[in-house]
Amino acid sequence: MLRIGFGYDVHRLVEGRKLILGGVEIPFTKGLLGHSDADVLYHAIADALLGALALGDIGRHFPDHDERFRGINSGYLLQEVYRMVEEQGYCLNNLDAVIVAQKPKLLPYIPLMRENLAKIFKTPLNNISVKATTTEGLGFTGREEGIASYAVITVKEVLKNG
Ligand SMILES: Nc1ccn([C@@H]2O[C@H](COP(=O)(O)O)[C@@H](O)[C@H]2O)c(=O)n1
Ligand SMILES: C[C@@]1(CO)OP(=O)(O)OP(=O)(O)OC[C@H]1O
Repeated sequence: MLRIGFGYDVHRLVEGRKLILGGVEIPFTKGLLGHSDADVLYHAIADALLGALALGDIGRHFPDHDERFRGINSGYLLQEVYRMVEEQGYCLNNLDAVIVAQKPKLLPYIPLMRENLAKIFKTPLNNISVKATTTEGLGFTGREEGIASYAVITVKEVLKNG
């Protein structure tokens, strides 16, 4: 059986923080603020996975008042979420995500983000799509106050005996 999940997240852009998106550190004048490394793409994907199996959301599993998660690499959180998915007898079918950022230009970093995701989900690259868009200067993303990300995921039941 296929199930679908949707995730959305936003983090504020501030000076003095690293910009990490899809596990890739991207040179920029500002970075995303958060309790973790604030990888907004990984957070949207984690929420989409949790949503696909009605397992709650990222804040329920990794509360932002828990010191264990301060500054944590969100790749670790995503791996933990995927472990929960596998425990339910499911695996990733395909993933499509979009990062909403006025700047910086993300296109050069997208291949590496896709590779990172393909490794976490142990799946071929053609199951992983990551895109970027501006909002043409409109809204909080357009004003470069923050970066948002959306993700849609389908998961499929792992069939025993083929
Ligand atoms: N931060 C971004 C935003 C967009 N891109 C690439 O530019 C294309 C055009 O963006 P529009 O918002 O003007 O539609 C988009 O399709 C991406 O390929 C980017 O690299 N980084
Ligand atoms: C990832 C967690 C946990 O460190 O913190 P943040 O980096 O603040 O991210 P957010 O998407 O606001 O919520 C989930 C959190 O509980």
